[in-house]
Amino acid sequence: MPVSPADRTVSRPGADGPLLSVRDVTVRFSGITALDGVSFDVRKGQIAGLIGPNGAGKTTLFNCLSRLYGYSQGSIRFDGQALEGVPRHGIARLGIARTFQNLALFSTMSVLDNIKVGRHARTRKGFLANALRLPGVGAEEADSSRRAAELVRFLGLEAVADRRVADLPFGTRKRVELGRALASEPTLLLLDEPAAGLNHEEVGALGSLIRSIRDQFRLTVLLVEHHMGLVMSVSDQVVALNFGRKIAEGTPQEVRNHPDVIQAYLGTQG
Ligand SMILES: Nc1ncnc2c1ncn2[C@@H]1O[C@H](COP(=O)(O)OP(=O)(O)OP(=O)(O)O)[C@@H](O)[C@H]1O
Repeated sequence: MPVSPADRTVSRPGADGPLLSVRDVTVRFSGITALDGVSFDVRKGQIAGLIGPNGAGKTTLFNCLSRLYGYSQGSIRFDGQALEGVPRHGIARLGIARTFQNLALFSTMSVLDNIKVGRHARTRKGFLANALRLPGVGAEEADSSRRAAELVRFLGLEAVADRRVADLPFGTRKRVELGRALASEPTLLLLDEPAAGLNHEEVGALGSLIRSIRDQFRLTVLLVEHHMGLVMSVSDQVVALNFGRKIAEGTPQEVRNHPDVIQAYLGTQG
């Protein structure tokens, strides 16, 4: 059975503009400028890759997008709305979901229950109403279970749906985390090093999975990735950072051949 994509409202304030617009964002930590006037756009439906050597500022940018970090300068607009006014807990409901480098799962819970946790951003009744079984909870719970089961099938996790996450291999856990993020029905999916810790075969499958997620769920993807083969093959657009500054932006081909990008990566070797 196909996964039902989230209902997408056609007419929104930012309908004709980029989905994500990062403008002149600067983040400083006592003495370190982690991001220095970074600007770029991501259009709806694109897969955008964010690359750069260690310490370039990629995770800091992701943390700004998830409102984990504030910024001393600049602005970020998501679908036409300024993120600065959105509290951290409002990000998922707005339509932004992310995965983490070190996985953010409940290891003693089952695969299915972890994915259902991601539904909370889309349920109206909330955790307390669910716990107390208040009226209306049953229908919402049934819908959450159905959608979680669809995601389990989409991600090929049927055989382990009832297993504890802690007992599963790392690559499988990463797919569970993807399911948790997708369960909140995002319009923007932030993937933080999705290839890290995966074997060669798993990385190959991941590229096709990211594309099919974009197509099936009609969403936009921004991924931070060190695995150049993956990021260059899957991305429509690549942004390169170094020492907190944007040094290149364009198609994978353009960025791969940019002298500042070549220099940034050569400078990190040996
Ligand atoms: N919470 C923090 N406190 C102080 N400095 C920080 C903090 N977070 C990041 N930094 C610094 O900001 C700079 C950018 O770090 P960031 O983690 O964003 O880089 P990155 O591109 O994600 O690197 P990596 O690829 O190694 O994950 C680094 O110099 C880092 O040490």
